[in-house]
Amino acid sequence: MLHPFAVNEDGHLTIGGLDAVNLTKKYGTPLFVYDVKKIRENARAFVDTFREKGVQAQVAYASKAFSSVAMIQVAKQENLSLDVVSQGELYTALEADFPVEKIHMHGNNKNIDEISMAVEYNIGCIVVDNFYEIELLEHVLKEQNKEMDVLIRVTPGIEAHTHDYILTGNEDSKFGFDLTNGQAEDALQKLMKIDGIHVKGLHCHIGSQIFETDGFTMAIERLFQTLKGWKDRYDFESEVLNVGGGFGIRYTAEDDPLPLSTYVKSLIDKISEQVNENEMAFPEIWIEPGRSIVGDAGLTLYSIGSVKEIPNVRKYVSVDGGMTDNLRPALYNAKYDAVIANNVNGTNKEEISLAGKCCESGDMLIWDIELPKVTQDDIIAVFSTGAYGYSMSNHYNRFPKPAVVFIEDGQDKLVIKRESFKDMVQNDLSYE
Ligand SMILES: Cc1ncc(COP(=O)(O)O)c(C=O)c1O
Ligand SMILES: N[C@@H](CCCC[NH3+])C(=O)O
Repeated sequence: MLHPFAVNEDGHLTIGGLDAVNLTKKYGTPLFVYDVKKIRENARAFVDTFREKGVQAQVAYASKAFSSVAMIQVAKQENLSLDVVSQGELYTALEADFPVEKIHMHGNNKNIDEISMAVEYNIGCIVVDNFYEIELLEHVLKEQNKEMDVLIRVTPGIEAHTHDYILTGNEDSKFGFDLTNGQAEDALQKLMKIDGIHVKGLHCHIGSQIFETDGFTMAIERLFQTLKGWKDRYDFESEVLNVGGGFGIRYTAEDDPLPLSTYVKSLIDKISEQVNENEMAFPEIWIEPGRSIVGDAGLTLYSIGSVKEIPNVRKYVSVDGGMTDNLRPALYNAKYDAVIANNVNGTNKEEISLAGKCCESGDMLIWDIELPKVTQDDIIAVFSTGAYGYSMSNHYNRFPKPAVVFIEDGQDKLVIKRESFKDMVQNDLSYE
């Protein structure tokens, strides 16, 4: 199969050896299911490659891809570091007892509360994004009488080949300091003057779902051009170079991702080359993969409900979820692949379009997919929903959020409970 899952003798999809249909009987639908072994394999592909190459590195799991206590615990077990972008993500990490010194905080609009919390809990590093944040950080450090390691987030002006909406590394970006117009250098000058701030290095993130290494290597060259100037002018050397995340995964047969180790090797090769050319010390390399750690380890199981056939036009097959648990098709026109979990290898195929149940015509999960003829009792599995599925889920039409189950060593474990209606109205106050 295209995806890292198998089929049993009943023709049912299995995840980590467990029958998907049985899981839906036990936990209901929609249901997110993760193969934890696959999460660990993905994490290790990064960590082991750095180790084999003898390069000092931090692989920071970008928890925005899927943040939950259980997931952060897996990241901790795999010796990953952690990227958080909010108090909520930081709080989740603290609940999971994640080592604070390995937490890095991001965000283009960190407020005083977020910065105060990061400083109070002594997290490992703040990735500084703008001038306003520098003022806030200086104030908080003084107030709490603390010190903080920072990276300067820069926009290297490199366009990664990916969907426009998820480009974050180009010059016209809400993120980071621009390299070409001198703002990054101004930030360095300001930060170096502040007591208690240690500038550890530079950060850039060129985009998401990237299938080539060229974007990364071009960005690294650009960073070194800057660093060369900074070395000459300020005697500044980057102890750390954080090149972000964005490593692509397979959603459909059209995607042909590189092995994760290939990205790491090319980063190391390019940084080695630049270090030698510019006569600099080899920096510690940090990366921030999110999607490539959890994306293909997770899938969503849905029950099929209504089927609407419009002769000579299309057959809409609706499921009991949609843009509330997977916003990506509506937001990015993202493509997914699916099977009928109780009849994976069925041969009587037809073309259908998979619709969500929200009150939006745009709430379509997959357009025009060939599947064995569906019936109302079928369970659909949509693959590669492990990243930015649950984490971008929402309450539109007041649909409760699905449950999340982890599978490992032949055992299933509920790690996020299905939301109840009561959960959803818990913050509503009466106006009577
Ligand atoms: C700064 C930063 N780091 C890491 C990531 C994780 O990206 P991905 O999930 O594509 O690896 C993102 C999201 O694009 C990001 O903005
Ligand atoms: N949420 C996006 C990626 C953005 C990542 C954060 N900078 C996605 O689903 O692909």
